[in-house]
Amino acid sequence: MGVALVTVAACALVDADGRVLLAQRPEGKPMAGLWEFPGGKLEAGETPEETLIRELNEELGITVRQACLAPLTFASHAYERFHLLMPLYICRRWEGIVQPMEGQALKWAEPKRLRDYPMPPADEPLIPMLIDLL
Ligand SMILES: Nc1nc2c([nH]c(=O)n2[C@H]2C[C@H](O)[C@@H](COP(=O)(O)OP(=O)(O)OP(=O)(O)O)O2)c(=O)[nH]1
Repeated sequence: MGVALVTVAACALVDADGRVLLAQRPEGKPMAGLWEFPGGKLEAGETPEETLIRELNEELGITVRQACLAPLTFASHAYERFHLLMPLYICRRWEGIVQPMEGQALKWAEPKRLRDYPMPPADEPLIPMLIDLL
């Protein structure tokens, strides 16, 4: 019994002005239009850090070193079809320019403005933590 546990690694990229990068989920996917932290599902055999390094390169065109990924907090949320366990890392240093490699909308959001962006329900408890930290 029980539901599948899905592990998703996500990252709060923080720029020099303390703003956080959000990416809009594209049309056609579950929760389309909501704003999320870049990242994605772990593939077989991957560590969360490996997943993030891969996803940040695929989605944003940047190169992130493992040493620049610091664990911040996590989300644990019961969606109807699965239980999401999502470690959230913070990263302030990367190589390259952030670009929407998959055509997704991107926004650098001031922490105090994070609530203006509708996010998946799993993310909501993370917002106060980011506001406190940044
Ligand atoms: N990347 C990311 N995913 C999140 C966040 N919050 C949240 O609930 N999720 C969920 C949405 C998805 O169910 C899952 C991430 O999966 P994904 O983006 O790799 O895959 P997907 O559902 O878009 O589509 P697919 O690859 O299964 O086709 O985690 C977040 O802040 N960032």
